[in-house]
Amino acid sequence: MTAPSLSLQDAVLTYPDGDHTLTALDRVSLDVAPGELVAVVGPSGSGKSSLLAVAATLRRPDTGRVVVAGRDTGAMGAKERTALRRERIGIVFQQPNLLPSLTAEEQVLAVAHLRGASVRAARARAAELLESVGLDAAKRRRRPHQLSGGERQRVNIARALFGGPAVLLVDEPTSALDHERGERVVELLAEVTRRHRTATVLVTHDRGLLGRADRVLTMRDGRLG
Ligand SMILES: Nc1ncnc2c1ncn2[C@@H]1O[C@H](COP(=O)(O)OP(=O)(O)OP(=O)(O)O)[C@@H](O)[C@H]1O
Repeated sequence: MTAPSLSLQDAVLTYPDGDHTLTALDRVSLDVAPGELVAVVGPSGSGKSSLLAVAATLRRPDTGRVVVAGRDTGAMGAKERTALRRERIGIVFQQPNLLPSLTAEEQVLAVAHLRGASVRAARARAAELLESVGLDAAKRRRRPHQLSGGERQRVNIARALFGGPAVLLVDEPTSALDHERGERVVELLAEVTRRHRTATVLVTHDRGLLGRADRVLTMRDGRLG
């Protein structure tokens, strides 16, 4: 079997809760292979966002291991973790969080700039990625308010793919979209996962969108099954 690009092993995450602690992740284990799309569903408060935060190395688990692209993140310092996140992990949040004054192409180029890529190479790559998520040359020159919700989410996905991430983490990408647009975004995520060989974890409330996932897991009270 191919080595997983993302591996959570017995991850436990707790939050302080008055006199008690609240267990948001209760010994969660999950392996995701390159090119695999795993959907995670579950009721509100069951721990889905906590799972993504730990997988994204934004939160350290209390105990357990998080291995990204073969590298154990437990022993890493903050700087090393940030570099790993930037280089190997793409994150797509619920709301696209685009900068209002920038065109679609510039949103992707802004990420390129942060990574120190050459302008010419970055332009070509941005155009190619935006094309691959279905935005033609005219749309690439538009600002967020001139794009539909689905198109904005496509820009968001292209931006997350810029660095060639091994792991793609997606939180409720369809919450602001109607069912049909939501379906198309999930279809796109499935395509992107195959084409870019990302290990993709998609959190969603919408069970109707799960047909494209390779596996569907349910989170309940911090447990994944
Ligand atoms: N920063 C925090 N401090 C304390 N408790 C928290 C914190 N973040 C989340 N929690 C609690 O941890 C549990 C899991 O929350 P989480 O956000 O992971 O659930 P979720 O499944 O993503 O929910 P939703 O579908 O509503 O977004 C919940 O009981 C929540 O109240």
